[in-house]
Amino acid sequence: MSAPVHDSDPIRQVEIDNEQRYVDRVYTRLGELRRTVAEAEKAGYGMSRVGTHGSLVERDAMVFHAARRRHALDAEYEGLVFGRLDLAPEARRSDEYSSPVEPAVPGGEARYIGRLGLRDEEHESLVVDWRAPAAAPFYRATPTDRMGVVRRRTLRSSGETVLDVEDDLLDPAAAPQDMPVVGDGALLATLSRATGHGMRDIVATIQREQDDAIRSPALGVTLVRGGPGTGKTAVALHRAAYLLYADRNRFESGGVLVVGPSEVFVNYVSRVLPSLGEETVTLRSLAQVVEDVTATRHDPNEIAAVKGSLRMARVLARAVRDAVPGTPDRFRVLYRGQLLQLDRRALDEIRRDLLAPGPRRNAVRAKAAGHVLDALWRQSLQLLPAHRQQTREEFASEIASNREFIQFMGAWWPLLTPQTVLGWLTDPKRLRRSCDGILSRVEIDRLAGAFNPDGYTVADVALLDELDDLLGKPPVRKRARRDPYHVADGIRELTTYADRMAAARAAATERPEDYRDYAHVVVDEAQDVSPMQWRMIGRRGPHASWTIVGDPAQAAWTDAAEAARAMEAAIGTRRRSEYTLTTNYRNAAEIFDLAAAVIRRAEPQLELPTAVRSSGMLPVHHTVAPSDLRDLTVRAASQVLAEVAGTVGVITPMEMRAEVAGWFTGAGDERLQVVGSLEAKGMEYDGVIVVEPSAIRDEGRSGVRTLYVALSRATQRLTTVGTDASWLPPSPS
Ligand SMILES: Nc1ncnc2c1ncn2[C@@H]1O[C@H](COP(=O)(O)OP(=O)(O)OP(=O)(O)O)[C@@H](O)[C@H]1O
Repeated sequence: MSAPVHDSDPIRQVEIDNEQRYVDRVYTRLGELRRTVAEAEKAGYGMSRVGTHGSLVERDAMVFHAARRRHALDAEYEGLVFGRLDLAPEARRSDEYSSPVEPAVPGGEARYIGRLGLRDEEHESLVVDWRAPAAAPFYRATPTDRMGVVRRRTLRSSGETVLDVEDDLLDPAAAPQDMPVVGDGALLATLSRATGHGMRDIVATIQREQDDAIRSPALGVTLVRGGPGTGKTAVALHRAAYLLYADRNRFESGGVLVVGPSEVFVNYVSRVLPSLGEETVTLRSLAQVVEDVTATRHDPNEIAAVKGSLRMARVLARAVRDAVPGTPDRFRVLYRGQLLQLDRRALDEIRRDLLAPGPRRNAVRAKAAGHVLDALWRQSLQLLPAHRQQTREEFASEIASNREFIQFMGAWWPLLTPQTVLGWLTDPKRLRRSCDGILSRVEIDRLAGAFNPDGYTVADVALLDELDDLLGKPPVRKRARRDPYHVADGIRELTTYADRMAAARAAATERPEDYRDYAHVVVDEAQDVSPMQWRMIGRRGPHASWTIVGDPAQAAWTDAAEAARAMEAAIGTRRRSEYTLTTNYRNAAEIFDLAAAVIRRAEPQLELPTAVRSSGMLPVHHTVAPSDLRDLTVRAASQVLAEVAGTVGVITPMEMRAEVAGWFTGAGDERLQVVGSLEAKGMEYDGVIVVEPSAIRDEGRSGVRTLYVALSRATQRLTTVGTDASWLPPSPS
């Protein structure tokens, strides 16, 4: 945590002290409100003793609202108040958001902005929630479109202590002579701070083009594009928080799902929403979208390309129609002295007929039994004399309870899991049967041996989800709904506040297992979502509104047209709003210049963002003999660790990740992380060492884009270590 600013600048110190007094007042009020809400919660529980149905419903509502409010007040609000606007007199329309302090502009208004809205006992506005329309000028005002803002002030705090203030003077003509203006603006001050293990929220310094996307209409589809470091992920997460504020009923009860590229990434961003007071968002990596499936491995690029292709949907639909391996190839039963039997051809025909309209195999199990009974009954009519024949119903009820029939049905038409059917594709003959005419011979050969039921890959997850859909669900028994305030059998009353709060929150966000109807779906790094993954994500939001953020120039997916078709199918024809972010806030210009030169050489037509700050430190390159690669990488990493205060990433070709991680075993610096090239998507480090850049460039057809991603992860220092320099663009002479 940075130290407070010392009073070498007396005006600044006076301003910090003034703001501290205001912030103290806000925290005192927060304490009072916490106590009031806790009282309300207690009173709500008291009502349960009355015991009528009506009072219990009222109690539930009261406890729920009180617990939620208390949760909002209890969240660890690092920097609860982070902004102040001083507005000109003409901008003042009502006192609704005016803070009870002396305005810096006579006749104008001071308005404080923070992570949640608070009013004092007189109902005057102490803090305006950053998401409220009244806070918008804090993000949207510029010197050319001032929105009445004379001075915008950003407060930097640690806990309840104000450390520093940074001002932007937007309207010098309207500022009184004696109005203090300190600092050079908050954005640059923020960007030069060290990177921690988790991503920071940007709530105090959201820029106007980002704010446009964050506050885009809640319904329909919001598409956000932008190059590396333009804040797409930050925008996606702040938008999730904004939507929950704008229409909490809809988005909290329906749920908001945020999908990111990898587990490393999900861990990296997982602190942002809680820091904004939002804990109800479901955050998943592409490998975690399907309940109960864990995938840790990545397929090699050429296999992932086949597994991710839309054609796999047809392959799997065919696989699901195939016979169960080892299934009985005939069925015989003795009925009234007559042998009835169905041979393989008859059984295959029944299976094909049943699955012809669509292979909902598990859903039509009962129907399959009915078809077998039909066929047997028709046979009985042909073989038995008229006086021994029965009606279809009589026949069916007799045979259906026959043990052999039950056993046969269990083997011939078992309940199938997606895992079982994917496992069938380990059999080369079956694989060929399912793929013939859909995939090329080369592609089929690639898939042979590429399915391993003992360990799924990230690409397999979407295939399992596809199979789940194709298999359909057998009818389920309904479970009785739990009383949300009931924690243990026989105990009606909850015991502790912690229980009550947890139960109330769970009640608001309770989702059935494998929930598939989110009200909003946010997809980050959308350029890397394969067509099959789009189908998987699309199933989670059939009625959802969407926010999709990505950068085509960073795409690892080679068939962009196919991925675009799959995305269109997932989001449907909902109304779209499109935004482009143009400023790179992450990389020092010296670092981004190199990344940009690498991608421009391959794709000169791309529009790239502009990096806003320069560090004066050029990237360093080492080209070494293979035998020196290890030593030099380790040395480069320790040098960069010594130079930066924050995290350091070592980015390797996917194939070398385990080996390179081994080089650092026992190195014991928690700031260092080794990631494969594909796992580096979306990540950020203060210092980066890219190992074997040429090998990353050669990782499949989109390798140069993956290298562009790797080279654009560092905020301050970039070092490359490789055994050849062919990737390095010629330096401009
Ligand atoms: N308005 C802002 N104020 C302060 N920091 C910002 C702002 N916008 C972005 N940043 C910072 O810039 C960095 C990059 O942001 P982010 O990761 O969201 O970019 P991105 O567009 O998703 O990048 P990429 O496509 O390369 O993964 C982060 O550290 C983020 O906190």
